[in-house]
Amino acid sequence: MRYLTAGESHGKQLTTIIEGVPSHLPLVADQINESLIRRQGGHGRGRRMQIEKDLVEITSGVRHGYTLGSPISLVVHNDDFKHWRDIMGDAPLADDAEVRRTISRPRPGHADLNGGLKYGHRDMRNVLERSSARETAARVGAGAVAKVLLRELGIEVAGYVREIAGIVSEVDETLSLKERAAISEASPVRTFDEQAAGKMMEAIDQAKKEGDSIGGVAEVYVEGMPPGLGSYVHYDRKLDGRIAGSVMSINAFKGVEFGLGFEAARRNGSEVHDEILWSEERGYYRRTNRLGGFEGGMTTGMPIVVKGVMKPIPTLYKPLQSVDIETKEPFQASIERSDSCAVPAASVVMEHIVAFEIAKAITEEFPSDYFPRLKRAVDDYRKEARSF
Ligand SMILES: Cc1cc2nc3c(=O)[nH]c(=O)nc-3n(C[C@H](O)[C@H](O)[C@H](O)COP(=O)(O)O)c2cc1C
Ligand SMILES: C=C(O[C@@H]1CC(C(=O)O)=C[C@@H](OP(=O)(O)O)[C@H]1O)C(=O)O
Repeated sequence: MRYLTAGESHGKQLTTIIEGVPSHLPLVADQINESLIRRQGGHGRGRRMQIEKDLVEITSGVRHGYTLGSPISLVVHNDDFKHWRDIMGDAPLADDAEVRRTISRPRPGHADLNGGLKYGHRDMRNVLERSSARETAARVGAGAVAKVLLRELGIEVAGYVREIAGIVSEVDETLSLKERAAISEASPVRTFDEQAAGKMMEAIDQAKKEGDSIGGVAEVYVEGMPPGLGSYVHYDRKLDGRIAGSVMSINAFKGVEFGLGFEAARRNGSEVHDEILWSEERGYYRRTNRLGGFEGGMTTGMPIVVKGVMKPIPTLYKPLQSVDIETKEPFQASIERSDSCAVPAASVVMEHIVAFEIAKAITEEFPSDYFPRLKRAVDDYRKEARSF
């Protein structure tokens, strides 16, 4: 499976094309809409989210509620486009046109300056329109399709918030995925500990009041993984590596950890590795899951636990210094609207991005043209793994 997205933040629409989804997988737009709506929420989002109501149109690859095995294309319209029609239209402009307002002032922390230089865009709107995290709506669309496939195979994926601005929300490690998903879904900051959630919201409000922004840590938990997915034989087949790369590709993500992650550096081996047990009922399993479900680039069959670090939102009401590329004069970057914290939304994005990588690995490792055949192969393999 692979996918591409197209679309500018304030352009007409976002488009996603997904290739390699097996045929005969039941799929309806509402399953994707549920994910899109979840991505829009969370305390700390800016005014743009009040304008958009993300709903998908499936424009190919699905017929009568089932996938065809042909490319699936998804479209999400930008409701804000009606306010940007003149600025974002595709028709050539007259040299003296009113709307030829160019952006010559790069915002620190954004793609503006590097992207402008790279593509020769002296109007940096041509960069920011595509580098915007609006694109994550298109990626969540692809991940939502992956989640449908995984669910049919007994694999569930949940994303939630573990930390905002240094406030950590502890998670009871015995909670099942269903419990994690239900509790975080009910929280305005998508987390567990109500007390921590209250403090997180205060921190977000405070940052907003001060014209500042804050970041945090999202976690994704995957249950029902067959063991041995991924491979140790080549660097680019290690599934933890692939997941880490795709998490790092989310806008504003600056680090990834599996299980104990960086804490492993501070512990002895006996406090890091997960002892192997076997029972008739479970097959092989681990006493602990400190390595977050991976050994040798392959799944152990224990839940995957992966964290991603999101930096604070770069556009600030409090001005940051930058340089106008036309005059080379310094200026103080200021803005009209922005999110002050998007970690809750980003946890939903991360959930879908991890889901896509897992679905992709499964469709590479098992026959994947026809969904019932894929399911039979995965079920057989699970049986084999139990008694190996
Ligand atoms: C869900 C989500 C929402 C975001 N919202 C904003 C925003 O409102 N304002 C902003 O400046 N950056 C926002 N960002 C982050 C920027 O898109 C990102 O920092 C920028 O494109 C530069 O990329 P980099 O941080 O990965 O280097 C958001 C990111 C995500 C994942
Ligand atoms: C539109 C979304 O997020 C946007 C991501 C974003 C950025 O710079 O990344 C900037 C903001 O957009 P605008 O400049 O239009 O207010 C966010 O609202 C979205 O998540 O759907």
